[in-house]
Order: sequence, then C-alpha cells, then structure tokens
Amino acid sequence: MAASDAADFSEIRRLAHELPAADEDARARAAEQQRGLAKPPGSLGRLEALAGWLAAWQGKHPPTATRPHIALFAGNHGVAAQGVSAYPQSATQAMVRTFIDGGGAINRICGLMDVDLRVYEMALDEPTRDFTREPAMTEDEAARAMAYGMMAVDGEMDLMALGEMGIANTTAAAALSAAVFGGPARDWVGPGSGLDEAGVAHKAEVVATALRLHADGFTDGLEILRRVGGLELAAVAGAVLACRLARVPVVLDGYAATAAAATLTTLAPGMLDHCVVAHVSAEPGHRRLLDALGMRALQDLDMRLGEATGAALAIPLIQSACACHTGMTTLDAAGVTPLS
Ligand SMILES: Cc1cc2ncn([C@H]3O[C@H](COP(=O)(O)O)[C@@H](O)[C@H]3O)c2cc1C
Ligand SMILES: O=C(O)c1cccnc1
Repeated sequence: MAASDAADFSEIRRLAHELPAADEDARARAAEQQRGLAKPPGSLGRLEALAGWLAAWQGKHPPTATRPHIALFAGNHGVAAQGVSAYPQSATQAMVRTFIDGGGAINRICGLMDVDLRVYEMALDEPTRDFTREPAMTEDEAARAMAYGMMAVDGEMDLMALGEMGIANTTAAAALSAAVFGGPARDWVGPGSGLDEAGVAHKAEVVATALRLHADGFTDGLEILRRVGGLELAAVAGAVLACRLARVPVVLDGYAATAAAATLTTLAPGMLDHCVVAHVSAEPGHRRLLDALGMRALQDLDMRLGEATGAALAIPLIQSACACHTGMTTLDAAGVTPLS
C-alpha cells in the first residue's frame, strides 16, 4: 500500500470499514489439532489459544511464526516543553543512535533470536506541537505519519511487534487513553521514565489542560491521535491497521504502543482482535487501559521501558505456542489414552 493511498483521514476511516475478519475455519482446525496433541487438554494454557489466534488472523492452518519483525518508531513531542519527562528531548535522538549502534536493551534481546528489527526515525528535529496549546499535528501530518507506519508492513512477515521511542510519550499515552475512555487525567498518568511524585502531579495537570482544550474536538480516534498523539504513535496505529489488512498478527508493546492502538477502536468494532499485548507495563495507566480494552497482557514483568522490549520478549512465547502446535506428536501416536 503506497503512503499516498492513505494520506488522509477519510481514506483511513474507509480502510477501517473494510477489515478482513478472522478465519474461523483456521481457528477451528487449530482447536481440533490441539485436542489430539500428546498432553492433557488445555495444559498449555494460553499457548493453545495463541496458536488458534495466529491461525485465525493469518488465515491459514497450520500457523507460522518464523518471520517475526519488530518495528520501532521514534518521534519527538512538543509537550516535552511542559517538563513532563525526567529526561530531555535530546534523549530520543541519542537512543535512536544507540539502537543503530546495537547498544539498547531492545538490541540485546533481539540478539538472542532471529528477528528483523527496524528503527524508523520520524523527523526528530521537527517535534509535534505542544498539545496543551494547539493540536499536536495537522490532519495531513497525522495521516502521513500513519501512512509511514503502514509502509513498515508487508505480507512476507508472519508476526509484527510494535514499539516506540519518544521522550514525553507517556504524557501523550495518558491523554490518548483519557480521550478514548474518559476519566480524570490523574487516573492515566504515572512516572514514565522516572518522574517523582510532584512530577507526576504536574504531568496530570498538563494532561488535564490538554483534555480541556481539545474536548470538543475529540470526535473520533483519528482526531484524538492528531490532537494529543505523536508522530511515532500515529505510525504505530497505521502499522496496526496495515497488519490487519495484510493478515499479519500484531504484538503490542507497553502503555504508549497500546494507547496508540486504542485510538483505532473508535473506528470499527473488533479493531484490535488481531493484536495481543505483550506485557503489562509498570506504568499504572497501562493496566487501566487494558481493562478498558478488555485485553489481558501475555506477561507481567514490572517492565516500563518501551522501545519494543516487552513485545520482543513475547516473540519466543508465540513461537513456542506455534512449535508445540505444529510439531508435537499426538496422544494416539504416543500410545496415551485417558482413564475415562
Ligand atoms: C534512556 C532512555 C531510554 C528509553 N527507552 C525507552 N524509553 C521510553 O521512555 C520514553 C517515555 O517516557 P517519558 O514519557 O517519561 O519521557 C519513551 O521514549 C519510551 O520509549 C526511554 C527513555 C529514556 C530516558
Ligand atoms: O509502557 C510503556 O510503553 C512505557 C513506560 C515507561 C516509559 N516509556 C514507555
């Protein structure tokens, strides 16, 4: 899909109404196969459901997880000027350089497995506008950022993990979550990369100011994303949409990535059914957001880093689900039958 195909909101809204549904036949075949494997039924717990989920959203049985891909989008935020992060905006660029040099946590995790990690730097010297004063992006900027995220997706990959890097983006995540699901700003903010209590209270004020300013403009998820999101968050949302269209199941990272994806839920029912959330972040808003979305994370590791680290850790879990599903012997072949 070319960026120009989706570079305005009306086209993106149209795409959201043409989403492929799950392949229930593939899911049923997966469930059938699970029943015969050499283990007590249900004993692999959520790994069994993961195999069915992969089959349903890839539209094939058996499912595969041999070509996983990680897209890490980086962008800068004008709202950083409000003093909402423990780190300066320049840390975004410094960390992108670190990822390219191979020294980030995400690089070390990826080094343990065969996964394609790509870092997408989005005009770091042109931050979004401060959304306590005006919308972070114009429609054109937001739609282009979404289209950029869409271009990270192709039908060759069989699993896509999505993450972000952008100083102040947990402030944007809080504003996005509050705009989509309601509730006071203080319910959605947390320390992010390391604010103290006074810092978190100030961050809540900043988010509350933005929510008041934009309240009348929150007409749907795309307007929410444009007003209080960010470039890398719009790219995550675009990639989620493109993965659905390309039949690539998605692993979302932590709070920021999930909040970006959550904006799409206003566009069509079941919008995130092809996604799993890799881990529940220690950033407190993430748990609240998962409850609001009705999603349960795969892991709870007290991590609060972002940069796709949680999503990367979920890849071997999903590969394990697939390996058991496709490679185990059957109860019959093992000569095992239950007593009754
Ligand atoms: C050195 C460093 C590495 C990071 N890797 C991810 N993040 C994470 O922290 C940022 C969000 O936190 P806040 O909203 O408090 O700025 C994002 O860039 C996120 O990916 C990092 C942050 C820092 C400082
Ligand atoms: O969960 C996240 O996405 C997160 C948490 C803290 C800092 N940056 C990102």
